[in-house]
This record gives sequence, structure tokens and C-alpha cells, in this order.
Amino acid sequence: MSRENGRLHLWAFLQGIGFFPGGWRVEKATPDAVFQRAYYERIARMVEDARFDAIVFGDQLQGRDAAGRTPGRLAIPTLDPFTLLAVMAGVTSRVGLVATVSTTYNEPAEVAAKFAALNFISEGRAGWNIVTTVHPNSPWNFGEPELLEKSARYARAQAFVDAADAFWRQAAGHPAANAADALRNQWFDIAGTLDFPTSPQYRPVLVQAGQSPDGRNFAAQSAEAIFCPAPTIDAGRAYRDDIHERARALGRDPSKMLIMPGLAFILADTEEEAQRKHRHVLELADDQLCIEYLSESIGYDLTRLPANQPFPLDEICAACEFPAEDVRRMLTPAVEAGLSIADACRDYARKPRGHAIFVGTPEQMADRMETWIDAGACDGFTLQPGYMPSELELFCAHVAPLLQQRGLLRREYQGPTLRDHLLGEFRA
Ligand SMILES: Cc1cc2nc3c(=O)[nH]c(=O)nc-3n(C[C@H](O)[C@H](O)[C@H](O)COP(=O)(O)O)c2cc1C
Repeated sequence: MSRENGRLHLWAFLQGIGFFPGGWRVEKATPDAVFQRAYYERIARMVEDARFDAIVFGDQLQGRDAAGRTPGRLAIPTLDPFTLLAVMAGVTSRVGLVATVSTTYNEPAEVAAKFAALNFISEGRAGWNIVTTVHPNSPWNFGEPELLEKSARYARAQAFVDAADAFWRQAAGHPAANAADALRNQWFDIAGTLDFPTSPQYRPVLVQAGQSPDGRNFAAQSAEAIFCPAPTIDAGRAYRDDIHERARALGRDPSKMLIMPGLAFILADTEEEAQRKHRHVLELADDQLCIEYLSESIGYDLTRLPANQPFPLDEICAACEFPAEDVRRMLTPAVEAGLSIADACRDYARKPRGHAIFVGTPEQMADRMETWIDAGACDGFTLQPGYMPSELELFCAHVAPLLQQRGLLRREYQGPTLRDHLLGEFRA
């Protein structure tokens, strides 16, 4: 990678209101803005000025109030990523634009065509975070009773991506070697009828976040950038080594895939002030909200249970919608520690989904990022602002310039496409 491109990659994972479940209640938060075009335009310009590689939007296919379990307070909707990214493309010229899209509840020709559109109108800045959908309520929105089993979801994902790739290659005038396979499974038959001009990036950058063996193999096979939760340097290094080993076994060059662990953050001028802000955002998630939050993550209505008692593990595992063994593994430590439901849910809401959390000053955050990069724990970070937009603003204004001064982050983009930002070289 060219030095001018920096050693550290930055992606902004934007979840509407931010990372912490109580974040939308912070005085500086602007939850209403997630419905306004100007908000997305401003964020896109800010992130590009700070020289991020890309902006990413997630994908939630489940009804958040399914089974009456998670009433209104968690139900802040996520808007369609393609629409938001098209708006952002209109006010920027370099930053990458990544939409998360499921391969379990879409069809390849349709998804390939949407990404082709985003890639054209952004002049080669599109990326696809490929997910297989984990929430067990999602199938209800697609007329299906239950989620496909995980290895079947990943097998479908691989065939889906092959078919989409055949579409993009054919559209770019380079029929894929595997086009025949794609045609055989009857998923792909329209690209040949289209006459596309050449795009500066023939297909979107492929992104993945597999954790299970099936998921990691899929990521190692297909992804150019990979998200993961990594709470410590050792966890990051172990994940990166594992993916690199899987990639080598598949004949891929590991230097062509970036490992980007999630990093949530709260910033302030002093460490004490940052700690105070962190405590405040945690306090804003009251017991009721924390119990609803964990309820949604395991697919079981914990609000019906006495909050001052421990989890009745057998009762929950017999009825929860997520796989019982995963839920048992997740809740057992709290039961063994003798925690009440309220305390365990509060703990969970403090560290959502196992991601690393940084609380401190811009200088400390730059130090920490540099340490992780130097230790080979990652190639960059998928940043998840503690709440929006103020924490992202602080990062762009104060941490990004420090990273640039240290030669870690590009001062200028080296090329026009998202793939250029990842690899520091032009690859058509
Ligand atoms: C940073 C990050 C963001 C993710 N975003 C989404 C998302 O928006 N939608 C989704 O269905 N899954 C999302 N996932 C879940 C992954 O796709 C994946 O299912 C998860 O990491 C577990 O891996 P496994 O599928 O191999 O078990 C995300 C994971 C990570 C680490």
C-alpha cells in the first residue's frame, strides 16, 4: 500500500442515533434529524473532509416491535441505505458508500442492479456489506415461518454473490468464468441485455462480518474488508490471523483484505469529562430500556419477568427465538454471578454486541488506534459514534487530524474509487 494512503483505514458505521441505547436521549443528540436529508448531506461532507474510506449503513429486516416485546422507545427506524447513500453521493466525490444488504431475503439480479446504480452515480464508490440476517423475526416480513439454518444461509450467500458478480462482469463486458453456474441456478439472466458504460470500479467493494466458521470462510473467500467485534488487541490479532490463514488456504492474498473491528467511542477534552459523558449516556438507558434492549437481542420478552430475580434460564431457552444454545451461553455468566435481570440487562446495554469502547481524549484515542495497528490487531476501525452527531463531529475535528499528523491517515485521497482507498492502487 502506498504510504500516502496511510496505514489506517476508517469507516463510519452510522446507526441512526448512535451506538448506546440511551444515546438518543442525550441533550446534544438530534434523533429527529435521521429523517432529514440535510443531516445526511452534512455528515457525508464532514466524513469526506476527515478523509474516511467509507460510510456504512446497516440493514434491519425485522419489525422491532415484533411480538409486542420492544415497545416504541427502541423502534427508531433505520431508513433505506440506498436512498441515503444516493443523497450522500450527490454532495461528495471521494468517500466510499457502503450499503448492508442481506442475501437471505433478496434476489441477486435485483441487488446487483441496485449496486450497479449506486456505483455509477457515485463514480465507483459503492460497497456492499453482505449479511445473511440473524434476527429470527425477519422471515415473518417475507412470508416465511423461520430463518434458514446458518450454513444454508452462507451457502446461499456464496451462490448469490457469484451470481451478482456474473451480472457486474457481464455488464462491464467481462463475462465471468462462473457465469454458466450462475445461469444454471436461474438467478442471472438480465445483464446480457443491458448496455452499460464502463464504471471506474466494475463492482462494489465486497464487505463481510462473519464470526462463525461458515461466516469466516465466506468472508475469507469473498470479502475485501471485514468487520468484527474485537474487545482487545489479542482478540483482534487472533481474528485477523485466523482470516488470513483461511484466505491463504483458499489461494487469496491476505494483504488484499482489510480487518476493521468495531470501535465505539465517547470523546472530550479531558479524560474526566469523557468519563462523565459516558456515565451520563449509560444512565439515560434506564432499567426498562435495558431490559427491552436485551429482550430484542435474544428474542424473548424479559419485561414480563421480575426484574430483581436472576434469569430463569431453562424457561427462557425453551421459548426464545434466537438459537437456545447461543442464548444460554450469553446469559449463563450473569446467572453464575448471581445478577438480577435488571443488573444483567444494564451490563449488556453498557457494552452492546461485544464491541470495543473507547472513552477519553482525542490524543488518547489516536494513541490507542496506533497501538492496535502497530500490534497487527487490525487494518483500521469501523467507528461507531457513542451518539450522533456530536461524537462523530469531535472525531472528525480532533482525532482525524492527529492521525494525519502521525502519518497514519491519508491527507488526500489517492484515487477516485472506494477500492483505491482500500488498496492504495488503481484496480479496474
Ligand atoms: C460491525 C458489524 C455490523 C453488522 N451489521 C449487520 C447488519 O447491519 N445487518 C445484519 O443482518 N447483520 C449485521 N452484522 C452481523 C454479521 O453479518 C454476522 O452475522 C455476525 O457478525 C455473526 O457472524 P456469523 O453470521 O458468522 O455467525 C454485523 C456485524 C458486525 C461485526
